[in-house]
Amino acid sequence: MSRQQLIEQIKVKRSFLCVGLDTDITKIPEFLKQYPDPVFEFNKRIIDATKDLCISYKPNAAFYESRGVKGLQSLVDTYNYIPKDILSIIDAKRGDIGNTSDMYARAFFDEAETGMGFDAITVTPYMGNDSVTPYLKYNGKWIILLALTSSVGSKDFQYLETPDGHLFETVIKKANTWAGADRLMFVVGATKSTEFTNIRKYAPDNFLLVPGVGAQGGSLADVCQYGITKDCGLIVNASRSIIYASNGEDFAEAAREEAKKLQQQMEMELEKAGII
Ligand SMILES: O=c1ccn([C@@H]2O[C@H](COP(=O)(O)O)[C@@H](O)[C@H]2O)c(=O)[nH]1
Repeated sequence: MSRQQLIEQIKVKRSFLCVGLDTDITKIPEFLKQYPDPVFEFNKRIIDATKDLCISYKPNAAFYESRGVKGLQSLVDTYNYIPKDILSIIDAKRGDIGNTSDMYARAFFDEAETGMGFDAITVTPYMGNDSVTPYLKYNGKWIILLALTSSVGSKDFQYLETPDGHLFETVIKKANTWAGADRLMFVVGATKSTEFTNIRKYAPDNFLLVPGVGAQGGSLADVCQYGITKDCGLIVNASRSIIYASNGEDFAEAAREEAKKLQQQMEMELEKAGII
């Protein structure tokens, strides 16, 4: 999906919501266990209930890989069920030497080979250029590089001083010399909203994938106040607060309600910023 198509989707849906498909088989409603693949059945119903409210889905690879072959099948089926006009992000946080990165890129981007052709992948930056750029060989695919994460532990390394600012600032500045804002996004946690003004100095045009609203307590209003751009420039993720809004037979309706609340706030922010 191109940058222009993404911006169009945001305007049409009046939303920049990404629903995180962090589907834990121990947390899904009991009645789904009668289905051949309860995880896929759960995701299918979540997607059906929210697809008009969001512009992206983000399965986190850990939740699928932790179930071995069965989990990979659930991931492939989920990828195939995500509507093609919705940005599909695999949250895999990969990073390794070039020839290994080639294989990670193939795993998630080469649909003919693996059955998965996600639009975007999250990547860790700390092995540098040769570990990040292999993903760019796939035309039209996005790299989403971890910059300033929502985690408490972000302070351990990401705030270290470098000659060029904090380490996360150096990551953003350097990575922006490797690819343009049409291929490169950054992860910035909603729990770090006060940093958004600063980050926008180095990433004025990049889309930011923002996890941390909902279960982690980040503020959507603050993220928008400091991070929104003329093209929106934000994809805000919520996983647990949406998909586990109810543990009963009404889980999909409850997920829709939660997604709708976020979409309505996003619509207000898009109007306030003059984007719609
Ligand atoms: O800095 C980061 C980077 C990634 N994540 C991921 O986003 C979701 C958040 O889930 P919630 O349930 O909405 O808290 C999850 O997949 C994380 O692995 C993050 O939280 N922070």
